[in-house]
Amino acid sequence: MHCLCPLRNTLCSQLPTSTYRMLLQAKTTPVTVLRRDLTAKIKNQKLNQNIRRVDRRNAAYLLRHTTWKDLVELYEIAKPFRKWIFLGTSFMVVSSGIFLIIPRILGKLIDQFDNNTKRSEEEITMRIAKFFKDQPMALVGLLAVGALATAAKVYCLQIAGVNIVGSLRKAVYSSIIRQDMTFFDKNMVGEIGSRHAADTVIVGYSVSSSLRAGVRAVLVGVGSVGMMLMTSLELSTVSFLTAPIVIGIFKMFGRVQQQCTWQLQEVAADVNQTAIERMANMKTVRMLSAEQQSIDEYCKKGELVLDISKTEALAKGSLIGSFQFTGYSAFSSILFYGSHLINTGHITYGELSSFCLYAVLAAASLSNISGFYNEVMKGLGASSRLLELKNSQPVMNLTTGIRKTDVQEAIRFENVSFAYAGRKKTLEDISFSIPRGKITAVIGPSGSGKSSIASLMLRLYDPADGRITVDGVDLREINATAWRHAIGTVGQEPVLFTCSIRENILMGAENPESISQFQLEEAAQLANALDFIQGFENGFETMVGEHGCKLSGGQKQRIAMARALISKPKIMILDEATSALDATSDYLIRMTLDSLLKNHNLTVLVIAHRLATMQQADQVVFVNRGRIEGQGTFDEMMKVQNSIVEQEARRRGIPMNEQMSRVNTPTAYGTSLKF
Ligand SMILES: Nc1ncnc2c1ncn2[C@@H]1O[C@H](COP(=O)(O)OP(=O)(O)OP(=O)(O)O)[C@@H](O)[C@H]1O
Repeated sequence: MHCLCPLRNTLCSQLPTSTYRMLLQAKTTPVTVLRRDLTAKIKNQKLNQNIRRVDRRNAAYLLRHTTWKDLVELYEIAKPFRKWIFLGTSFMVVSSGIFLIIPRILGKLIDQFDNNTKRSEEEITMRIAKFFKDQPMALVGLLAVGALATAAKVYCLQIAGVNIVGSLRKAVYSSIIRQDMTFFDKNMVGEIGSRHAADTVIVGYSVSSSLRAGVRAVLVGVGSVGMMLMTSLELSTVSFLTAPIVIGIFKMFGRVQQQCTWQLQEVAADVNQTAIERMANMKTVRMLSAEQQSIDEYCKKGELVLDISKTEALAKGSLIGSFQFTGYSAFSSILFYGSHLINTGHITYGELSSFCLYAVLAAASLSNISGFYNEVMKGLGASSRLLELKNSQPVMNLTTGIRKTDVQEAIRFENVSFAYAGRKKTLEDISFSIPRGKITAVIGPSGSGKSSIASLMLRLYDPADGRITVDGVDLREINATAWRHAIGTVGQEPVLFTCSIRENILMGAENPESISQFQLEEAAQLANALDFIQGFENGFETMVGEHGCKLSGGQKQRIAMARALISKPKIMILDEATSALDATSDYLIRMTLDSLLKNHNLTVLVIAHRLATMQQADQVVFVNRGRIEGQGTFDEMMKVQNSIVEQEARRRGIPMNEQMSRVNTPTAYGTSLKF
């Protein structure tokens, strides 16, 4: 206990007054109190309240501890690069061996120059020392070989590390991209992205640098301890007396530091998510004048990072300080006791010098091992999360099933019910058909479930009850990838990717390489986009900016339409696809669709808000609160007294006859029905 007093005083001076008082009054050991205090600090309420965590009940992407299975899996990922690992380890053995033998030889060299020392010429190291005494350049050569082996080791292990992390990153990204939509509903995309990026960097660092330094530290540590024992048993005993203290200190502060690291990873991911989201939606932030609010939110979370970092820094500082204190105490004892052993003739000057060098090597290795342990723990934690993502199996298999790329009769919703994860039912027992070669318009108030019907038809989700069939075949048995390729889709808010117009349009093609310039221009022409694309200086190579921010809403929608048409789909889903277009462009696209319908037997599901769209449709399905409340032709729907269509038209004071006569002219397409 006495030996801990200086340590206690040093540490107490760095702690908050309350903790200091606790330590002074404590009946328990200061070590226990300090650990309890630090652990409580990082678990405090503020932290838990402020981190926007992944919803643990629903999330598929959880923080968990590493298992043996993870280690085996990491080994499997590393296996293809075992050649590099083997080479690197071999170079490491060579370099560590050389640098381990050097202190012994140097010690013996000292004894070679000391005329008072009795020399045993039989000993191999003495003979080597004699050789180096005669050939000093050979010693330089040996050191150069050691340095070359170190360089080769770093190179090989670095290459292995980069490859392993690259494979892991690819596997995880492929898995994320293949997840069901439910996965993305449950998890925050920004957080997954940030974790994916941060975790791979941590694993990369662990695998390349930490593992290399750690293995070397273990090799050198074990080697130096062995050499210390060989050099002097008495001095070794004195040195090893400090071992329990070092282990105790490491256990105490190391654990706190590790907990802080975990917490920091969580908070940092959350801070990143907030920053990325705000920066990606800068226009909205400006419009809402939410700059200060965004900065405040960011700073509040940043403070949390600071809080935890302070605790981590305290633990780290205490760890290093304590190591330094014990290290210097042990070293002084070695020198004192060593001098005594020289005086009594038990060891030589050379042996004391070698022993001191080995003790320094052993201490440095111990310190590296502790760092290595922390880094590897961090890396394992990060890799377990990545492996969880990698192994997360989507319920929906994208590539198996019957290949269906067209409809012969009809797509049928048969008593379909559906709910998003954690929500009440969005659709309840709906049944209707979408006949081949016809336009089916789905109408209804906002939030009634229209887009959800489109999502189910695309098989982004599967129904909870009932089924959707294509010519009698359950959609669950159909190859999802082929089916989606057969459908041209233009969503409510067309999403463009940060690349050129050409790349955006080709994104819709099954085999982009096979698409000619003529086909590209044809699709753009059909979508009424060719003129404005050719008007740009770089034509199809024009970069659209992040999420298409360099284009107008209507231009984005027309490119999205060209993307939907590039594969000449037999089925189309238009979710208010023309809402951002002016009346003329809207009219032209409708005419295009009309001609496509006539010439190619297109089967269309359109989510309609405009009277013109409904009038163009062969049948109109009215959805309200997730149920179908009416279906028929447009005329039939208009005839139904008090139907939503009729009510709305009346509310706007639009005379029925006039409206019906105008709907097929460009000007009429500006008229929209908002529910
Ligand atoms: N990914 C989702 N996760 C959870 N709930 C969702 C999700 N998408 C939609 N919802 C909910 O499902 C309901 C139906 O939404 P949907 O988008 O199908 O309505 P909509 O009729 O297309 O509305 P609008 O006309 O406003 O686009 C809404 O209550 C909505 O909040």
